[in-house]
Amino acid sequence: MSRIARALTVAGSDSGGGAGIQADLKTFQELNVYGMSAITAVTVQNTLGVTNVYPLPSEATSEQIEAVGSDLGVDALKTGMLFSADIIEAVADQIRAFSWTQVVVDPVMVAKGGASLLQPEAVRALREVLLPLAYIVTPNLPEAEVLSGLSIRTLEDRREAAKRICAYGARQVVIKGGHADESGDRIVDLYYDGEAFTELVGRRIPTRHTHGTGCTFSAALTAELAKGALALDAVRTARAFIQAAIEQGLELGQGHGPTNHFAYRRLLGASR
Ligand SMILES: Nc1ncnc2c1ncn2[C@@H]1O[C@H](COP(=O)(O)OP(=O)(O)O)[C@@H](O)[C@H]1O
Ligand SMILES: Cc1ncc(COP(=O)(O)OP(=O)(O)O)c(N)n1
Repeated sequence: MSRIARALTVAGSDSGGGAGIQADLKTFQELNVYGMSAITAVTVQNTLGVTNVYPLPSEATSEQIEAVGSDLGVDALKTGMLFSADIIEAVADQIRAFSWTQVVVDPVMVAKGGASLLQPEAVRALREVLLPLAYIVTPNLPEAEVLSGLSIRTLEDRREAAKRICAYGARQVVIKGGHADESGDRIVDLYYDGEAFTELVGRRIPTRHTHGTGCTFSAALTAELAKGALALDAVRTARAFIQAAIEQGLELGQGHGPTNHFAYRRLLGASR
């Protein structure tokens, strides 16, 4: 029997289960990948927002990574909410120590409700310490603006931002389009591999239940890389996974509800 693919998420806990560690592990499981976690912070959170953040000491995150890396093994890993420069440095040290290359960096900064999930002074560490270790980085539009230092209005601005982000050392970038022109009926995620651009165009679903879309997208991408997919194929599967998860929403909670992590598997089952 061939060994199951293994993925690690280094991220914060979302008590509401729609984003963070919980979304990542659900997504890994749905894509037949063995999931592991190193928690960076505990958030008190539901669909109405984040009411408190309890960061762990950076040693706690570092030791969790060491524990799983030295025993179970990791085929691909993703980072989500890292909160502080200390935690970013500790995560980067472990990535280098294990010589991991399949690294997806989701540069989580602010939750949809507006709560800050990254200290402002940690942006420099994210850009200068973690981006050079990233195989793929997956900013949303506001995060791409912070990382690139550009104000992004047009598709051409996105292309320039992608180039600047890759110039920090990330091998590839996907600038997600969820925050653009929310009245429109299409969404463009822009993929750049350091040489060429690919636009992934999808149908925008009119819903408020989009909590954790970025976490779920980057977790699906990580799971596919863990299984050996090529980068652009992994991005396409991640797009299909999040599209299904939003389309078949669960209608939970009073605010921005979670997506449906079961939906993609059911869709595949139905098409067989
Ligand atoms: N309303 C929507 N309909 C379809 N896809 C969406 C919608 N909102 C976000 N997405 C997709 O979800 C993923 C995450 O996008 P985005 O919301 O921009 O990230 P984040 O959650 O990090 O802010 C992207 O692939 C994007 O295209
Ligand atoms: C613990 C935790 N991590 C990350 C996020 C942000 O998740 P994201 O996928 O960007 O979705 P929104 O929260 O922006 O809807 C989070 N909220 N909590």
